[in-house]
Order: sequence, then C-alpha cells, then structure tokens
Amino acid sequence: MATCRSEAVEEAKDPGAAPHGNFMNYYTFNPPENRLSLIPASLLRDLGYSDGQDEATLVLDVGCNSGELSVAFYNHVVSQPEEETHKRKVHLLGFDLDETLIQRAQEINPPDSNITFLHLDITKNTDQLQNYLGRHCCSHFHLCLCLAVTMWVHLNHGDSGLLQLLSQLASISQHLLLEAQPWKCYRSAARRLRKLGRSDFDHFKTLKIRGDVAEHAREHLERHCGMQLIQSFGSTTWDRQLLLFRRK
Ligand SMILES: C[S@@+](CC[C@H](N)C(=O)[O-])C[C@H]1O[C@@H](n2cnc3c(N)ncnc32)[C@H](O)[C@@H]1O
Repeated sequence: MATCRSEAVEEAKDPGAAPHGNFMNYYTFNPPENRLSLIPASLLRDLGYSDGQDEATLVLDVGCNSGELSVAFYNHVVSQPEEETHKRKVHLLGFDLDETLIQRAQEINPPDSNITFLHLDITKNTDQLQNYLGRHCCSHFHLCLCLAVTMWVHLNHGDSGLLQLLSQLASISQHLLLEAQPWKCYRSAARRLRKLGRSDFDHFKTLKIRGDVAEHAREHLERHCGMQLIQSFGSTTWDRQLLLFRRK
C-alpha cells in the first residue's frame, strides 16, 4: 500500500535509521495536505473553542517529526483574518523523540508564532507537558493530534506501551484526533527491517493487539479512558482513518 511503500522508500535510503518512524524527509512522501484536506478548517470552532473564551486553546501534536504538519495544521485551523483575536489565543506544542527533527521544526517555526517544539519521548518522563499546561493555567490540552505515531510506539514498546500511550493522551486531552496505522503497515515495517538483515522489532511477534488496530484503540479509549468517538473524517489517501474522540 502507498503508506507502507512510501515509508519503505524513505527508510531504504538510510537503512534502519528510522526505527521509531523518525524519517528525515517524511513530508516529501506524505505532505500535510494529505491529512489537512480531510480536517475542517472550522475544527476548533466546531469543538466549541471560539474566540469568546478568555483562556488559551491548547493543541498538542504528538510525534511532530520536522514540524511541517504542525505549522500547516495551525495555519489551517487559525487562518481566517477575522479571527486575529482567536489566533493569539491558540497555542500549539509539538514534540518528538528525535532531536534532529525538533531542530528542523524549530528552524521552520515562524518568528513570534504561538507554536513551540520540544524534544520529548512520550514513553518516558512527560513532566514537560504538565509544565506547559501549568504555564497556560490549563489542566488539559483542548485538542491532541496523534497522527501516524501509534504503530511506532506499539512496535517498540509492545501492547502495554500502546495502551499506556492512549491512556496517557486521554488523561491530558479534551479531544483526541487519532490516525492509527493499519496492521498491513506493521507487517511492511517488520519485513523491511528483516530485509535489511536487522533483528525484528522487539515486540512484533508477541503483539496480541493486531488486525484492526484502530478498532482496538477505540475500544480502549471508550472502555478505559472515558473517551467517546464523535466523528470520523474518513480515510487518508494512505488508507488510514482519522478518528476524533471527546472526553465524556
Ligand atoms: C511517521 S512520523 C509521523 C509524524 C507526524 N505525526 C505526522 O503524522 O505527520 C512518526 C513520528 O513519531 C515520532 N515518535 C515515535 N515514537 C515517539 C515517542 N515515543 N515519543 C515522541 N515521538 C515519537 C517519530 O520520531 C516520528 O517523527
């Protein structure tokens, strides 16, 4: 499938250099528009985060890679000139475990923007996220984007790592926009690694969560995390669903 082929092309250029999906040229293969064309520009307003509010609207972008989608997403949902006031109130925090990618993200971040990029591994210490919330006097991010990240956490940290990721994001978010990679991508990622003569992902063979990963994620979020699926924005050209959850 296109999604897996594209990631394969990228990894093949630099074998084994992206075991966490930390591709250096990700957006040449998967431009922001592929996802943004499915997401309404009115999303924040639709969710009730309009300019009448005093508090800031906080958006979290998990595994933001080199930041191109983060910046494009910000401009997409905060673009109308009449919303200048609103614009000042929307803040986006993007983080990624790859330091080089975060440096690149900082380089493309427009001066004086309300976008911040952080070097952070979500499976480790997440104090920095709490500090960011505290600085904005908020207990939660209003919207959390977790796009094309779940498979990498799942392959590297197993079923418990995936479920912990979902629980943790649910615990700090009012809304969660999730794009989980389908199972065929796991097989492709594992096959690529084997072809390169490297050992499998630590957890690939023992994963019990397999098949319809997006459905497993939905079940976990709804049964154990107090979240509810409220909308699907359809599937991307890479055949991945964009699912929007809300805290119940
Ligand atoms: C395939 S890219 C997707 C980038 C972006 N979210 C998007 O959809 O355009 C996956 C990103 O997740 C990051 N990532 C994987 N595991 C992570 C973790 N434990 N903590 C933070 N970032 C992580 C990788 O470094 C990589 O940049």
